[in-house]
Amino acid sequence: MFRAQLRRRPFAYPQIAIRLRSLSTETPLVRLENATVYKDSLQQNNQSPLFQKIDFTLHTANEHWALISTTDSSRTDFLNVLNGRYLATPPEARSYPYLELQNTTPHRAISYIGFDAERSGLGGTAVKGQYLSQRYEAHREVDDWSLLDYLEGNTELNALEKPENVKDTDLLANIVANLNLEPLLHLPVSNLSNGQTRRARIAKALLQKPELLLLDGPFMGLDPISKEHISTFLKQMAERSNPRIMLSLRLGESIPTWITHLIVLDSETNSQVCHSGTKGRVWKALGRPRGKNGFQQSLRSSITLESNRPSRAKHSKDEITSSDGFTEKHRPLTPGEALVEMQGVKVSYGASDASTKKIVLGNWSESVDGVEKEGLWWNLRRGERWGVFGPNGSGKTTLLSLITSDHPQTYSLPIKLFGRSRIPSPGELGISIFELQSRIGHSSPEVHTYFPKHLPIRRVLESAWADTPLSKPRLTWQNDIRVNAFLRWFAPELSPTQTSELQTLAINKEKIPRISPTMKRRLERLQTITEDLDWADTMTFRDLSFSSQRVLLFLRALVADPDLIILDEALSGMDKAVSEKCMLFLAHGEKIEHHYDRWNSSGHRFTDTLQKDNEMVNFDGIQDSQALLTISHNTEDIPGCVRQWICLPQSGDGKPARVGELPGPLELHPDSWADIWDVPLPKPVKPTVRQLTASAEMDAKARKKEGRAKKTLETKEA
Ligand SMILES: Nc1ncnc2c1ncn2[C@@H]1O[C@H](COP(=O)(O)OP(=O)(O)OP(=O)(O)O)[C@@H](O)[C@H]1O
Repeated sequence: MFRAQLRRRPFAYPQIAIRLRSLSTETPLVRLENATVYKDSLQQNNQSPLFQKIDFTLHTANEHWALISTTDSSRTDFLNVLNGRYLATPPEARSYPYLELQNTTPHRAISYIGFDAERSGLGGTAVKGQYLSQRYEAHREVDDWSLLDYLEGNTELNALEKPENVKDTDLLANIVANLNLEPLLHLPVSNLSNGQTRRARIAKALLQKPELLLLDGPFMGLDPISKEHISTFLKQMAERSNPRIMLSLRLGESIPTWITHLIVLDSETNSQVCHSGTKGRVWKALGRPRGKNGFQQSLRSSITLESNRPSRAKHSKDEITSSDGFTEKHRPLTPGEALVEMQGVKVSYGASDASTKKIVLGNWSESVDGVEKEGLWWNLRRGERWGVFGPNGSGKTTLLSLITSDHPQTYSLPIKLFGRSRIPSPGELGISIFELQSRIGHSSPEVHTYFPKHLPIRRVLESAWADTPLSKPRLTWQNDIRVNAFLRWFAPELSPTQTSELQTLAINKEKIPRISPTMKRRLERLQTITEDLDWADTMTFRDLSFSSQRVLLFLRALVADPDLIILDEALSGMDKAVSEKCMLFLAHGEKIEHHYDRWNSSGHRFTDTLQKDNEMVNFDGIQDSQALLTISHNTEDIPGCVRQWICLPQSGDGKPARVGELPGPLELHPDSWADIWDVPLPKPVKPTVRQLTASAEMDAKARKKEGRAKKTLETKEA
């Protein structure tokens, strides 16, 4: 027996050698073969799967992937499937051959970074139970770690529990320098701005030295310059396969030029892969988009880096309008009285100690009526629509927190809100926080993070008439009608279990020439369910998806007709079609219906007859008497009515804030984006048609070669 084994050895060794050689170059890192994925075993029994019959292979070398889909949740779910989460069936459908060879697990070798509110803060180190204004308090909590502590892993109260992973000081220095985190290392993590927090989370993940880094929407909320900088850094990492990178992008976001491979989820179901392979192959597969297929057009233009603005703008009665229905002719309103007056505002921290004093807003002098004055001088009037811009960390959120009075320095700085100061002066009462709350509607990532999650959906909207989210709202009959109108209009987004089914059926109804009686009954039943608003009392804020939570907070900012609406990155994290619907609602309320056949260029239609006939319109958009402030790093999220802008300088560079006016909706004037930033924004190098075709051909050859290699291996193994 032993001899027989020996005799067999010479044949056995070469076989293993061949196998090892092919494993080292061609072994997939992640392989999904005909995989159907459920959230958990409970869902497997009761509901439809997250993904159906997915085939996808992520190799170890020279592949830099981007995942594209129309909904944020499907992208997050797909990355989580690669990360080893959820239930894949059959069990062998998901495998990690390369990791098995390395004797490691997906849990250790794959890092996922998502940026939604549940996961925001730095890896669970954000202090729980904080309230919004606490971010700006001067004192430090014992457990409020510095950024350096966070990166080095010194966040355990028990020093012996310090993780082993951060020993590589060279790597730490390299990452800190490349992500421009050096000036922030000694700041408490709770003081970091949104963009800074995002960079810190990327740094932390890179320090774990994963084999694969999954970045879910990494450029969301980053200013255009940081975006370019971080993209270049990720490119360098990806090219060294240290780590390999897969990122998820919104449809329409331009795909970084260094991305070599794309995986695209089907735009209607979002549960199947419709394209996968090299950029060239996907581009070729898309072919010439026929008719008005906006999905294909949008995808093609993101690959070739052409602006898809003209295709988003709509033509109505021979006039080009922005996607929220504003024409070139739409003129700014005549401004009314000042709602916010800033007369030389300077926000600083560490004022008692000159060596640590840091001025984060207003560290400049500017000419006011011909006289040079210190700090920020800026007024916001009734009827005005402003965009607030500036690099990450330039003080945009700080500026807004002075207006909402979440910042303690609102009391001491020369600021007037609605004509009054926060503290009383001789002969004048100060404005109370409760009056401010009732006159300002505010949605921002910070409000999202700190909002009480247990409130039912209806209560979230009603809280717009309360002193605080948890106190009793002052409700009237009209308020009730308004809340119902908002809930009904946004039922498809806020009551997803009922209405995603409704949407699917509605989409299919148009495709199926004769709708079956059963389907018709189901459709009718679902429509009545949407009419009935009981779900808004039973479902809570927590039950909603991230995108729907954002919708609800956006509506809360509008529902009580406040004098001032503040939308700080309010639409980021919403699915594209949903954010378009919100923009349309802000502009026209219930006068214009948004259509989910959004890939058709007639994406919305005017229903003014509805208003005239039966007075069903309860909300007809932002009023002339209201003012609007928006902050976004994404041009698509700037409402078409915004005409004025202020761009804050990078803190510490001494230049004053710049202000300007837009000639029309920003969407119709893309060049104004560079004016706002006052820098020639980097123009990405477009891949030429020849390059894309060559890459598609190379991909075809590579796939043929791969197929041949696989066959040889199988024959040898057999
Ligand atoms: N308590 C504090 N002490 C020192 N610095 C602070 C404190 N709180 C905030 N900062 C700093 O103030 C600056 C402005 O932050 P802010 O959040 O206003 O920026 P932002 O323009 O909104 O950025 P982003 O676009 O990333 O959201 C940041 O550099 C931040 O680190």
